[in-house]
Order: sequence, then C-alpha cells, then structure tokens
Amino acid sequence: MSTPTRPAICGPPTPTHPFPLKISGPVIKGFGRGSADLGIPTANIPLSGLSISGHTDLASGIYYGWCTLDLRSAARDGSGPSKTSQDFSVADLEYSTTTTAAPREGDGETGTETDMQRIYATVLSIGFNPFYANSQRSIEIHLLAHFDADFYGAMLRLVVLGFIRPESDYVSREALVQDIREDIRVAQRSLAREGGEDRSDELRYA
Ligand SMILES: Cc1cc2nc3c(=O)[nH]c(=O)nc-3n(C[C@H](O)[C@H](O)[C@H](O)COP(=O)(O)O)c2cc1C
Ligand SMILES: Nc1ncnc2c1ncn2[C@@H]1O[C@H](COP(=O)(O)OP(=O)(O)O)[C@@H](O)[C@H]1O
Ligand SMILES: [Mg+2]
Repeated sequence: MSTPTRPAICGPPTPTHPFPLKISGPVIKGFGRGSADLGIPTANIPLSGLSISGHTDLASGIYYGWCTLDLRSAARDGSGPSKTSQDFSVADLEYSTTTTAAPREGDGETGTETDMQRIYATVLSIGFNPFYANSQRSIEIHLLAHFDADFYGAMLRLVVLGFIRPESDYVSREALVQDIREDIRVAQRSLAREGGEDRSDELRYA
C-alpha cells in the first residue's frame, strides 16, 4: 500500500553510516516500463555495482543522492540498449570505468566535457519492484533532469546520501506514480539542505 503521510525531508542533514555510499555501473536495459508504463525513466545499472562497492547487504528501498554520467561509452548509433544485467560481468565494469573513447565529433551536446562534469540530483530504487513482482533485484536511477535521448551504455557514478522509504506494493499504477513523484520532491528537498551540496564532491573519483 502507498504511504498515507510522507515526511517532507528524509535522512539527517549530514549523512551517517552507511552513507555516503558509492555505486557505479554502465546503464543497461531494464524491462522498458519506466518511460513506457510510468512516464518516469530510470537508468538501470547492474546489481554487481553493489557487490563491487561491498554493499551487497544494502536494504531494498528508495534512496536519494547525486550522480555523474560519462557519455563517452553511450550507444550513439540508434541501436538502443544491447546488454542486460545478466550479460555484464565484473570485467565489463572495470573496462567501462577506464574506457577513454573520446566523444565523436558532431554529436552535439552528447559526450562533451561539460556533460561529464555535470552532477545530477537523483532518486533511486533498489529492490524487486513489488508492484511488478520482479524475480531479480535491480538498481534504477531517475535523474532529476531532462534528456532528449537515451544514454544506454553510459557509465553512471552515484553517491547515495540517504534512505527515503522501503519499497511498496500498490493498488494501481497511478498510486505508484504518485508515490514516485513524492519521492522526487523529498529527494529535491533533502538534497537542497545546507551541507547536502558539499557531498557532491564525493563524486569526483575515478
Ligand atoms: C523513486 C522511485 C521509487 C520507486 N518505488 C517503487 C515501489 O515502491 N514499488 C515498486 O514496485 N516499484 C517502485 N519503483 C520502481 C518502478 O516500478 C520501476 O521504475 C519501473 O518498474 C521501471 O522498471 P524498468 O527500469 O525495469 O523498466 C520506484 C522507482 C523509482 C525511480
Ligand atoms: N531523467 C532520466 N533519468 C533516467 N534515465 C533517463 C532519463 N531520461 C532519459 N533516460 C533514459 O531512459 C532510459 C529508459 O529508461 P526506462 O524506461 O526505465 O527503460 P529500461 O527498462 O530499459 O530501464 C534510461 O536507461 C536512460 O537511458
Ligand atoms: Mg529503467
């Protein structure tokens, strides 16, 4: 069921253990529901992102934080997503973090130096999506920004700063969307607190 009353802000002003928590991985294909079914796209990254950072036991739920996108490895040929979570290995991740493929000329905004330095406010879901009864855990990040194109393959680096709520099941898709919209507002307010912006420095890692 959806939460009847929601706190406006979540987490202490200064992150406490286990936060700040770093997770990263390439944007992979999910079930195609975020945009199509809910109107809220989520950039899915492999679950191995949690084990690599030593946080396999992180509780499922909704979190907020900051992220960067390295668009140099994003698909540019309009072929769309090519890999699913199952197709990726730790070796893929290590390769992706060190790839130095330069942005192609004539790609407009995509892959510019400015894009790579930009830090996005994010709200994310880690879990089994009870409304859809997924059999596998997923990590999905909604960036609080508008993109004109998909960025499958881009390397997403995340610093999670706080917990918002556990995952819920819902009586309808509209109820799920309503709660996600409130998560977005809670994330915005939680990140806007004094000191919140300072944590974005954590993202300046290789
Ligand atoms: C902020 C946020 C909160 C979410 N909360 C829930 C939830 O409580 N229950 C649930 O079943 N799914 C939740 N989801 C996950 C959506 O169901 C999911 O984004 C959708 O199924 C898209 O999946 P896909 O990326 O595999 O297409 C949430 C997603 C976001 C971004
Ligand atoms: N604001 C955004 N936040 C997250 N992803 C976005 C955003 N805008 C566009 N996208 C793109 O939308 C893609 C599709 O998301 P979604 O509909 O959830 O499909 P999938 O099930 O493949 O994850 C993401 O992988 C990403 O490339
Ligand atoms: Mg998604």
